[in-house]
Amino acid sequence: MSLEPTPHGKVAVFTAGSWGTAFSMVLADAGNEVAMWARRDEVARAVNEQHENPDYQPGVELPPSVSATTDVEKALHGADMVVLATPSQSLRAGLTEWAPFIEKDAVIVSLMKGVELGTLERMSEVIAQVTGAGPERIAVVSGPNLSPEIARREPAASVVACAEESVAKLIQARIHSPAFRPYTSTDVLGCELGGAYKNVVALAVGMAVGLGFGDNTTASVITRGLAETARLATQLGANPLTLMGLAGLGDLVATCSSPLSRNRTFGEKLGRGMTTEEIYASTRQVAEGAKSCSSLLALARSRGVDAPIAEHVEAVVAGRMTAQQMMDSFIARDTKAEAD
Ligand SMILES: NC(=O)C1=CN([C@@H]2O[C@H](COP(=O)(O)OP(=O)(O)OC[C@H]3O[C@@H](n4cnc5c(N)ncnc54)[C@H](O)[C@@H]3O)[C@@H](O)[C@H]2O)C=CC1
Ligand SMILES: O=C(CO)COP(=O)(O)O
Repeated sequence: MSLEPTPHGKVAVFTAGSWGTAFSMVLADAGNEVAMWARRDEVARAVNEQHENPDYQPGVELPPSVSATTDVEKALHGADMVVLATPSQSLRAGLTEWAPFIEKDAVIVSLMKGVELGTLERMSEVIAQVTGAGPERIAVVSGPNLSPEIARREPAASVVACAEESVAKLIQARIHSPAFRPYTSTDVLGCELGGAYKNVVALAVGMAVGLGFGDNTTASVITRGLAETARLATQLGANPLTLMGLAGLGDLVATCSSPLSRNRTFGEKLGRGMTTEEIYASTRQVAEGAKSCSSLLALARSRGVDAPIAEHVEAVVAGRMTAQQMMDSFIARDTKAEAD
């Protein structure tokens, strides 16, 4: 089986969380038949019987071509595209169970924005290892795509990146819906780094907001966050222009500006004095930056890249520093040229 150029094929989506559900709507609106895999039977039943996922996109009516199942084999049977949207730290374990049922030659698309703890691997690298798929079968979709807005079909753009440009174009055709405009790229690494790093920057911005600071502070953190992201990503081989695009600056602005962002909200709660444990207890949804700050910091250190935002965010999340101490420390750092 190889990827159909027309949007009439079947797409399997793992799993039925906030983004998996909203992206299933994009896929359905673009003409695909979508099978979401859900961990819990009540979620699958609600999707099939009420056309709603009340846990993750409450009040949103799902198109009839979106169904859900808890049966891995059934979800994957006949799917020429497999979309992965789990928390990054859970991907390896989940995919190990799903991989044997993925159709030969199916294209695997990551929607995830994190870096694995311990291995420091990006999601496309984990996918390659677990499934044995080559780079021509692995793609990433990343951009300013807050799922509640996508689920309301508000217009948005994104990037679909694959090392093999012709495959990126096929996926682009399969996910281009009336409200969702994908651009292609071959810079998988740049898109993944942009997506993961913006979550860490959003935590820092959220902390500034939680402390009561205004737009000068947040704009300063966002801009220095972009510089930090670009420094590491280009050191690892990304195209610097990717970081200025939708998967870099675009997503950074959306996430850092929006109260809908789980990462910014997590940071805001830290800024207001809640502990990491209290915040985890207050939400069921993932804030990837709270974990990826550690892996991105380790990645930066392994490459000798200066990463003060990741370093400070990691310290606040780990409880070794307060948000106020982080802001004080940012200002007090040794002064330098902006371009350094
Ligand atoms: N929600 C959003 O607006 C966007 C999210 N993303 C990224 O998509 C990825 C998924 O995020 P969301 O859907 O928002 O998260 P979520 O927290 O809303 O949903 C996570 C989903 O993964 C499942 N899950 C949790 N632990 C699991 C495990 N151990 N094994 C298998 N499945 C598990 C949950 O049941 C749920 O269906 C993240 O990397 C996030 O950064 C990217 C763009 C937009
Ligand atoms: O990646 C996102 C928007 O593009 C979603 O951000 P949060 O995970 O912070 O909600």
